[in-house]
Amino acid sequence: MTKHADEIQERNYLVLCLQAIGEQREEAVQREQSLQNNVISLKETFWDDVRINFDTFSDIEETYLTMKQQAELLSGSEVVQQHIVKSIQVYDRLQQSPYFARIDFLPQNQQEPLQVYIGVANLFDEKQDDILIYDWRAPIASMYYDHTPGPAHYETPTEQIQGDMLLKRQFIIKNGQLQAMFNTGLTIGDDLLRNILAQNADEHIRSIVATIQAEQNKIIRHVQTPHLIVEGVAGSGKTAVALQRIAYLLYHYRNQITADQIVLITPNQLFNQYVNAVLPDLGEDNMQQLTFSDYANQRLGRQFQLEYPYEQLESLLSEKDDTRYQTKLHAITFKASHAYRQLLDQYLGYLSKQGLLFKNIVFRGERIITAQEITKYFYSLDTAISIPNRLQFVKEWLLQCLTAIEKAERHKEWVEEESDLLETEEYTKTYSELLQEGRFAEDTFDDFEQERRTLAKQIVQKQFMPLRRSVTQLKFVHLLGIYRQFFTHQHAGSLPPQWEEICHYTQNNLTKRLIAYEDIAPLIYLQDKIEGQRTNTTIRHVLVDEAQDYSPFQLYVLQQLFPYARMTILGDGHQTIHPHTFHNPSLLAPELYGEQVAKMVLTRSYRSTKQIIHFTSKILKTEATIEAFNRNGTEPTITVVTNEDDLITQQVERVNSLTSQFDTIAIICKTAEECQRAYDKLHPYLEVQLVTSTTKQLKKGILLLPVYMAKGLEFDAVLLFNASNTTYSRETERNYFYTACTRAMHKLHIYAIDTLTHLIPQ
Ligand SMILES: Nc1ncnc2c1ncn2[C@@H]1O[C@H](COP(=O)(O)OP(=O)(O)OP(=O)(O)O)[C@@H](O)[C@H]1O
Repeated sequence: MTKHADEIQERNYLVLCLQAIGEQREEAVQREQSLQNNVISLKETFWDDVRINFDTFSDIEETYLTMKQQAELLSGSEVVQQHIVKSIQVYDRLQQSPYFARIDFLPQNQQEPLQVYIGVANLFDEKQDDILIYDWRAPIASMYYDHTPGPAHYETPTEQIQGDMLLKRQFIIKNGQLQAMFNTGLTIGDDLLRNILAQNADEHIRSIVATIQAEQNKIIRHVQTPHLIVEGVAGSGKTAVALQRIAYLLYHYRNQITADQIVLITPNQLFNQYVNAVLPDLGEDNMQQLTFSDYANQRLGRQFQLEYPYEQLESLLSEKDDTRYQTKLHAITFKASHAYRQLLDQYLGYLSKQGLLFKNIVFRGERIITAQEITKYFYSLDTAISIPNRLQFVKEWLLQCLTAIEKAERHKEWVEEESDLLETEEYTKTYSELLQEGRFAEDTFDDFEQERRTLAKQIVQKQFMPLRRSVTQLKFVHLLGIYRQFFTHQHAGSLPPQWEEICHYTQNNLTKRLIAYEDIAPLIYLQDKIEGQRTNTTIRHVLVDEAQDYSPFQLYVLQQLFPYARMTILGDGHQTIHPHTFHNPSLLAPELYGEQVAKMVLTRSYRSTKQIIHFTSKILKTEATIEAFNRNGTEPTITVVTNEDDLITQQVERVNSLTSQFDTIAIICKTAEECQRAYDKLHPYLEVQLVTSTTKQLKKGILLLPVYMAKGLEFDAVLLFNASNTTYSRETERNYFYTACTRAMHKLHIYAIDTLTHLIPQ
């Protein structure tokens, strides 16, 4: 067929699809309208069809049943209606761009090739009994990503289908118009990908559905093992792939899981906003997003002041004193280790027999049950029973004690005083309650006494309520005291040489009720072991992005929290910026997941130009296989100046020259402190947005941010504010520096005062 005839045929097919989409959309709109009317009328007539009769038991039963039927009818209609609304949104999306690719596939032993058009959703033509468009997640569509024309195959749930791919074609369709089409011999046409990657950065990461690469497709569709580790170099598409994978899982397990059963663990709120557009764009509901700090806050935030990861980083990165730096670093790394968890386990063994600390139970300033009494009761229980189970017995016992104390309390003077202070409203309420209970008979003579007793009971009950609630929530366990005691406890076995300093430093924090970031996971662990494991059993999949920045201890806490979840762990060992990962096994180590894990590696980087990738690869000391996608740009520049004024002048000039071409320019500093200083100097000349740890949304324009806030994100152009040898001097800062430089997509400009950091090889 000639090129022209081909194009005519494709235009006709597009018309056919658009027509079908239009018709099906119209039908859906009609159905939605009629359902909406139905729901409105059901709401209006809800009570008409319910016979309310409470005379006899069977009347009550019938009343309940008719109400239940009506409610079910109503909620059933609402569910269907929501479903149709979603399908209309899908049709809207398809009308814009129904498909992006076509493959012609001739299955073995068949005469006629199948024409498979691939888009973001399935489109079935009922009249022709034909599939007009295949969802990109359908098994057959996989060949588009995996094969070049020639022998090809795909997997169905039951078998492998072999055959020949006769054609592979890509389309650019915008607003329902065919703008370009080209046949491709490569896996996915490099030109198309190059064009996409050359575009300017967005506030959100985009869907990569039309250009998923074969190695990425394997990750997206991997369901063979419960757990999957993805180790990928900077810019290799880990985040993009994670989001496509979620969309795939929702399709593959569509009758088993919903979006709210999938959790993406992210580094911060800014990142949450960066990734939350892809799923809705693909017509799916968004997954849940959680940062480790969010979870820590839910668990411990009400009782303690928790350090945020960026606060820990700030304090370490700005530490000039080397001894203090080393102590902090040792404390952080040791507390993230397996050895530390073992030490806590030993301590828990000790606590099982002695040493558990409780709080006094105080009522109106008086100790009504002392900590010693609770301790005595706890250790009177059989030590064969686990600590959490024994605490349940203690809880029951305490509630009984409270009931007895509460009864005795009713006769105390304060109760009478309180009852004198009661408003008339309260009296009336009590009176009517007594009337309802039938306790005021006309011939009784102790009405006043009855009322007094009832009031006293109510007053005391109300005051005891918070106590009871606290006991039920096991607040009588002195968690902080128990953890603090750990640092004075005589531990058997080997301890790190710096243990004494670590104890001193930690106790200092704990006395101020400050839980350092490195203590959060251990404290949650300890709480679970003492009070009982808290779990979320509804979650089926957990994806951890930027996984290199979590400690094995944090992973353990997450695994315990989501016991029924399969895990996808995505990270890059060269971008570890959080100190608790130094000298600890990385989350990318398969040993942490038992035998049910697969590991895949991504070595090709798509974010940056070839020149930027070559430059940044040299920052890494170890030999890393980083393949650059073939996209050309200019060489990164290095500018060394003699003072800060020059630094500012040069950067203002540079930014001004970049703004005409690019949407997002990031000036990256080492710390928030440096950012603030830079902001003070720059903002008279540039309209710059200072991004801090509380920033929730990224705007286009000129941004000023510390490295740890930039992680996971990307910008058209990056300026390294001050890469001098005094700023980035420590070997432990190499990955941090590398992470900053790899945020650049098209341009990278590095500045330094006096001497350039030795982390850039000369
Ligand atoms: N197959 C693809 N098609 C189009 N764009 C892609 C593809 N793979 C990756 N990209 C783009 O490359 C850029 C980097 O992707 P992403 O942020 O997911 O990488 P990453 O591995 O998570 O990076 P980092 O670890 O450095 O944060 C993004 O703009 C993404 O859209």
